[in-house]
Amino acid sequence: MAHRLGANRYGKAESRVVRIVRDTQRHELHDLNVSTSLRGDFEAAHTTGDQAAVLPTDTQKNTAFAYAKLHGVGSVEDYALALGSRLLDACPAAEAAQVRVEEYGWDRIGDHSFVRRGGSVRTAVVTVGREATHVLSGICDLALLNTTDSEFKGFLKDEFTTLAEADDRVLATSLVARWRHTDTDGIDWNASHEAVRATLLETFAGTYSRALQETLYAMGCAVLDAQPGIAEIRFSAPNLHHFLVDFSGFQIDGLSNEGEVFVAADRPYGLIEAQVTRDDVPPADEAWLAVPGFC
Ligand SMILES: O=c1[nH]c(=O)c2[nH]c(=O)[nH]c2[nH]1
Repeated sequence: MAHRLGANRYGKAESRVVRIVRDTQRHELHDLNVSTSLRGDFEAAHTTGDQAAVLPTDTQKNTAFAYAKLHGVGSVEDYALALGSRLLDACPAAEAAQVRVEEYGWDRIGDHSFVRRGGSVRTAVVTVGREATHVLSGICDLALLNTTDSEFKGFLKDEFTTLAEADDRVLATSLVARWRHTDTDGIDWNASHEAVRATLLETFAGTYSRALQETLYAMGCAVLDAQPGIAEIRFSAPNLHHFLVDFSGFQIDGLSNEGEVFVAADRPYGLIEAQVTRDDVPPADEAWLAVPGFC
């Protein structure tokens, strides 16, 4: 039976390109999901195995990261136009290069601190018992990112440790937090929740971090300090790693990466969980029975 190759295209999907502009104290952040695809005469790659015309998907991905630096991301349209033109130039067999970009919006909460736009969800778990009633208020999917003022060093090392000490890294998390109220009467729940959220953001932005553990503890202490009616707060915080992209192998003079272009890894992630409690309030394990996981 005769066969022939029909429609085809190929590229690299979903490169998580994070571009930080740090020319001044007030950093800018662009958080992109970039997919590239080439179509054209790639018949031989399929039918004879000859890859001479194929610009590797790995190169397409590298170009996406390099263009975040070389061209910048003033707008995703401009960036995609520049990247698409480059890919078409670099691959003579291509008839067209398609670049798809999704940009995740972040709102500024400080010079180098951001909260993901529109993402977070407010939660409540109420347990009405015969002896006592408990209210856990909370928030989840609260994505926060600091472009600087975060280090991680001085950690325990063994034969399997390869992690380099970091003096200046991106710190990002998608926070789950729940906090328990001591009382349930006469509370303005909306105002209380808004105030906790504001304290969490302000403390994340304002704390120099030597580890996500230290940042969480600072956030917990700040909430308990600000609201005497809160007995304890628990956090579950993925450490969403951002790896500096290594431009040193590219044959382009002077292309440096001074903390400007990162790949955002979705997994694996560190998972940092902690509880901060007020000394003088008894625990209430029954309040947490319905809550799966750490919080
Ligand atoms: O803030 C951090 N805490 C850790 O425990 C840890 N472990 C790691 O590899 N990176 C980090 N970062």
